[in-house]
Amino acid sequence: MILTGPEITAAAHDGRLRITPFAADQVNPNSYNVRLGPTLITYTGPVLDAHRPNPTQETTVGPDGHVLQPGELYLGHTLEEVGSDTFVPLLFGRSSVGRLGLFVEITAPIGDIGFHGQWTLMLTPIRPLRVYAGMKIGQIMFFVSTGAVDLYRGKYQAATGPQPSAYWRDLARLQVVAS
Ligand SMILES: O=c1ccn([C@H]2C[C@H](O)[C@@H](COP(=O)(O)OP(=O)(O)OP(=O)(O)O)O2)c(=O)[nH]1
Repeated sequence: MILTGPEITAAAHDGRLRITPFAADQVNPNSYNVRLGPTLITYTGPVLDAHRPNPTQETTVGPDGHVLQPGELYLGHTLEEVGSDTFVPLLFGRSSVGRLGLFVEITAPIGDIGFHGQWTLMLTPIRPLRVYAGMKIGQIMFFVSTGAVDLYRGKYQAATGPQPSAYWRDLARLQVVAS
């Protein structure tokens, strides 16, 4: 079951959902629009290494926006902190943004019950596209869960701003378990 707009509003007010800041005009019939935050990061190395932290550089989106280039991966973030200890969140692009050829997530739309923080957006455009901080870029749906709940305690908990891949931390944990 998916939360309707009115139920999203009710849950944001009674604490089953945490959306900070919350604005009534971002509620859709069955999702909540999230806005693009001002910070973008890109990886600077010619080859990304899944087993190691990768160097990044940061850009701040100014009042005139920032042009995203095809072929580049930009990690952005939501202005809102969104999470729930009750519902399963899923992040998608907005249709109006997809119609401009922009992907806002790549292969990983699923949020965990218990994650709270700003969401990292994986931005890549089909064509050069000027984006603006504060634009309503994506939407999050909330699903009712069933079964016992084991709250998220993962690598990206309490994220503020875009988070580069911490896949390498999985290896460090495996090595500790193996030793
Ligand atoms: O596009 C997305 C998708 C998810 N998340 C957040 C919410 C989610 O709860 C958390 C972790 O996502 P996931 O479980 O897919 O990441 P992982 O690579 O498996 O890391 P972990 O081991 O921390 O679960 O990241 C984002 O910020 N952006």
